[in-house]
Amino acid sequence: MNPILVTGALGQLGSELLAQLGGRALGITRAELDLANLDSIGPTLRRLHPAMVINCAAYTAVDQAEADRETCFRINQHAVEAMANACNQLKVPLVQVSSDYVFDAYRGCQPRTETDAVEPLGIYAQSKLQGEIAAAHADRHLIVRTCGLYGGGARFRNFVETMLRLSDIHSELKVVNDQCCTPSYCRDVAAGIVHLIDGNAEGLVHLTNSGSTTWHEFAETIFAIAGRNVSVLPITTEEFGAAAPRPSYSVLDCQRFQDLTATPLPSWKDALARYLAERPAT
Ligand SMILES: NC(=O)C1=CN([C@@H]2O[C@H](COP(=O)(O)OP(=O)(O)OC[C@H]3O[C@@H](n4cnc5c(N)ncnc54)[C@H](OP(=O)(O)O)[C@@H]3O)[C@@H](O)[C@H]2O)C=CC1
Ligand SMILES: Cc1cn([C@H]2C[C@H](O)[C@@H](COP(=O)(O)OP(=O)(O)O[C@H]3O[C@@H](C)C(=O)[C@@H](O)[C@H]3O)O2)c(=O)[nH]c1=O
Repeated sequence: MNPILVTGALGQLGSELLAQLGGRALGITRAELDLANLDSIGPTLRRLHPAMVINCAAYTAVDQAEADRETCFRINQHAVEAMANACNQLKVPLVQVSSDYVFDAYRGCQPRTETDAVEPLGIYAQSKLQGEIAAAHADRHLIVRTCGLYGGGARFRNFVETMLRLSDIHSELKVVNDQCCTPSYCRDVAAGIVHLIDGNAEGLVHLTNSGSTTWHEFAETIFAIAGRNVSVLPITTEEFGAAAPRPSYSVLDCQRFQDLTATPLPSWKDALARYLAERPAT
């Protein structure tokens, strides 16, 4: 049986998926296939001839992307186009991981479904939407939108690890209270993706932990569970002043995932508590 090829093998989600897929999968790193080198993608995939490609590689530096549009689109759109072409030649499915950031500054509070209109605000977000469109050119494709990933310990850059690191040196932090979403544990999201591919799911699927929160409440919950005495001051997105715009409400409706797998993901609080209990220190 040919292996499932997982790109972004050293990333947060890719490394977790590889751990869960075990001997069924083969990971590929940037050193083995630099996606910026678009001409190398087809030949590499044809040589490896996987049974499926799961693309967990991406340009994920949301603020940096605002000043580095070309690289961001090369990795998040054009490399996916090359993967979709190669998958069609090999007649194998492509699984593309996408983001809640394809949604806009919608002011309501109704979780976003797969059929809701998208309007990505920043460069990273726009590139991820183009990546979805590129992946949809694969004859067999699964596009999984998720949100606010964390996992894997201090070696990864994510909101939970940033908060823990900052709390080592500050007793007071300022965190935005006007962006609502569902930060999600890579371990749960990877398990969800395995469930979906094992059920031959196709099309677009939203997949996050359940419930919703703001980054401010999420930060307070991190410190409460971790037993750290940190004061978290609520601020606005405007006050924080990040380079990239972000959606004010990007909670994903995961009903389709539940219908496909009959297994909803645990709540964001349960997931966070498990992560903080089991995270490697390094
Ligand atoms: N992080 C998040 O909060 C969210 C992420 N997503 C999406 O989920 C997916 C996985 O994200 P996550 O695991 O968090 O991301 P990470 O940033 O942890 O991992 C991304 C991986 O992509 C690899 N990569 C970047 N550029 C290249 C390149 N030129 N050639 C080959 N590989 C490259 C990186 O390689 P290297 O290790 O060498 O840097 C890294 O292993 C992505 O599609 C992302 O857009 C969706 C929603 C939320
Ligand atoms: C570190 C920090 C961040 N923030 C804000 C900035 C931002 O609006 C929000 C989240 O911060 P981050 O920079 O960790 O999040 P960001 O990199 O925007 O996270 C995203 O990653 C990409 C790849 C995705 O696809 C998204 O789903 C998403 O969750 O918190 C504060 O308010 N205070 C702080 O001290």
